[in-house]
Amino acid sequence: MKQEFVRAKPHLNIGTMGHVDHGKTTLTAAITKVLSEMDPSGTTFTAFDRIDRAPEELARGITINIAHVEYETPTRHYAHVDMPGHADYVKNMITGAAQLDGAILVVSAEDGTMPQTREHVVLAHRVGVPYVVVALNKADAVSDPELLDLVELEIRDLLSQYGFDGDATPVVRVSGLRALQGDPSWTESVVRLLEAVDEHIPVPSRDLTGPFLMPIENVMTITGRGTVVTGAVERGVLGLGDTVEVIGLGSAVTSVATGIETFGKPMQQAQAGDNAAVLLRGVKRGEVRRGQVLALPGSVAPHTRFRASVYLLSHAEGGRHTGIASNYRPQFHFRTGDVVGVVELDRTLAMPGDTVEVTVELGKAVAMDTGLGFAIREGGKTVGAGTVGEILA
Ligand SMILES: Nc1nc2c(ncn2[C@@H]2O[C@H](COP(=O)(O)OP(=O)(O)OP(=O)(O)O)[C@@H](O)[C@H]2O)c(=O)[nH]1
Ligand SMILES: [Mg+2]
Repeated sequence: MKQEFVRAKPHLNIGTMGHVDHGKTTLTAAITKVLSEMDPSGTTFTAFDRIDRAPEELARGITINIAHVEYETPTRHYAHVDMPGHADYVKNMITGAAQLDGAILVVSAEDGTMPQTREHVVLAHRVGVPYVVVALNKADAVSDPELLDLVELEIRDLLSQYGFDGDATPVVRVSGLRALQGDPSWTESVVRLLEAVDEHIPVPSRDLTGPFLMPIENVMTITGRGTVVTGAVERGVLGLGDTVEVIGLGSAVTSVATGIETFGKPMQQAQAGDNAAVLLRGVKRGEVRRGQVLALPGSVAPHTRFRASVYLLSHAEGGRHTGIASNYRPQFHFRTGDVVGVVELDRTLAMPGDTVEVTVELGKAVAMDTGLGFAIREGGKTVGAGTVGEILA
């Protein structure tokens, strides 16, 4: 019998983001190591190669899928996603970032801010990551304190430029690598980083009273038991035995939640903010997929046509070089899924850097309400971010 999950501390969802190779995965491993040494009952050490764990990631040495780890500080329980830094995988970042209560922006002190640092800050702000704490990493490799000061200034400027409070954001000089090796002064730097996270990222208010909704991130089969979907609960509460509906991308299935777990521990109910795995009675593997949502029946409907306010990223932010016109057909990323769609403009041309009102027609229906955010991508690049306005069909 597995031990039940005990909800003893507030739970927050955070993650590392930042340019490729700046040390996100190393720092993630270091955080779990430092915390497991402080309190072995609260945190288990997750080694570097257990975070970058899918075979394709190890082979290529870059983080492709988003990996979750959990840890506890003295006051909080965290689920942490180690977000990919490789330019092609920003798509994963969008879906992961959409559910973050805050992020640790990892910047290498050796390199300073780089194109993906900027891209991630832009996206974090656009998809609604409310708070950022900066880990000025690889501080062990830079001996000149003035250089560190300079990089810190540069980061604060970047944050302020894209809607964060750059002056109030904690910037902590750390070395994930040295902390992982057990060097006491650098272990201490990771403790300070976590204190900054505990202090600067507030416990968000969760929507516990709204109808249950969880975007589906992954689908798994447990031999002999059935199909399990995983994701972060966006709103409401799901109890054991509750009836749920899987909605979007052209199909709808009704089922009952016969098992609920978080990080391998069974729970009686999952609530907004939790990372949950839900066992669905009588559902076959092929009937559900990433990009759909699990929801209280009748509480949200799939739609294909809507008005939206769209910001087109400037070229400097990683957006397009040229403008767009009506009949533009990019990919639309909602929560954990993406679908192709056609944009109709109210004017002839919209340029990178513009905010425009548009009508969107999706190729497949997506569960949505007014106010839902989305990203627009084409050719492997994020070119825009928007919010659903009036729903038309
Ligand atoms: N000197 C020094 N090197 C570090 C530090 N942290 C990470 N590194 C090295 O930097 C390289 C990249 O580290 P990763 O942790 O894989 O970086 P990442 O940001 O996860 O990379 P991607 O997932 O591919 O974007 C590795 O060779 C690490 O050993 C640090 O604090 N100091
Ligand atoms: Mg990594």
